Amino acid sequence: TQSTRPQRLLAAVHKKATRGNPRSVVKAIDEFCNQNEWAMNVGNEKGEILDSVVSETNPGCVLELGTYCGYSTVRIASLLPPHAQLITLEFNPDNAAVARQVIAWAGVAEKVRLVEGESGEWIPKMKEQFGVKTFDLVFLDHWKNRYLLDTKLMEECGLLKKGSVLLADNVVCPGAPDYLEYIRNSPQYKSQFFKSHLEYTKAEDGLEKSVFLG
Ligand SMILES: Oc1cc(-c2ccc(F)cc2)cc2cncnc12
Ligand SMILES: [Mg+2]
Repeated sequence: TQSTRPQRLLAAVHKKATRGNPRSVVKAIDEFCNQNEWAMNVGNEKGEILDSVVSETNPGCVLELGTYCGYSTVRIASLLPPHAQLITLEFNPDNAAVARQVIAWAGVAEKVRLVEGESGEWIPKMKEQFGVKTFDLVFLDHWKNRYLLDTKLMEECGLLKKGSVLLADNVVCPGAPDYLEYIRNSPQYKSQFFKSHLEYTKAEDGLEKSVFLG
């Protein structure tokens, strides 16, 4: 049977990356996507912005919405302080299966909890199921029509505290206009746009960083 793109990406990780070395996993995926097949990982240009936000936030508890193959999961987890935890939600079981193996190969599995399912279903369960109080950092990288819904849901569930950081991918391409409209006009957030490019292309894109003011 024909392999899928995530499976081919995983094969490239097994072939080119060193087990236990997160940076080599990130490099192997970026090489695969630049030289072989485009895939919707955040990529290296936006990834460096992600890295800087993670490092300056120094989060103890992180939520990632949209795991895909685990590229940004590995980037984030590799920068977390000891005992910090990253919960990542993925609704596509085939993508989740690949991501689990990418995360394991990178050697960051003990920092990561991959949950298969819908963000709308799991966000209300975060406190009871995973003992989460609030998230220090949320990386939004799933379906763009869920960004606003899930942000409001996190507010309602008391999952954000003063200083919590939301970082949203693809706010230009494919775009999340309703999310940008809300977050940039809300007195409860201080937002900043980081202009960049769509992963592995010259197309315009960017990340929106928003700090919850409580
Ligand atoms: O980073 C991303 C990029 C694209 C995407 C696809 C096709 C295209 F033409 C342009 C952009 C889709 C995404 C879906 N979820 C999360 N991240 C994504
Ligand atoms: Mg994305």
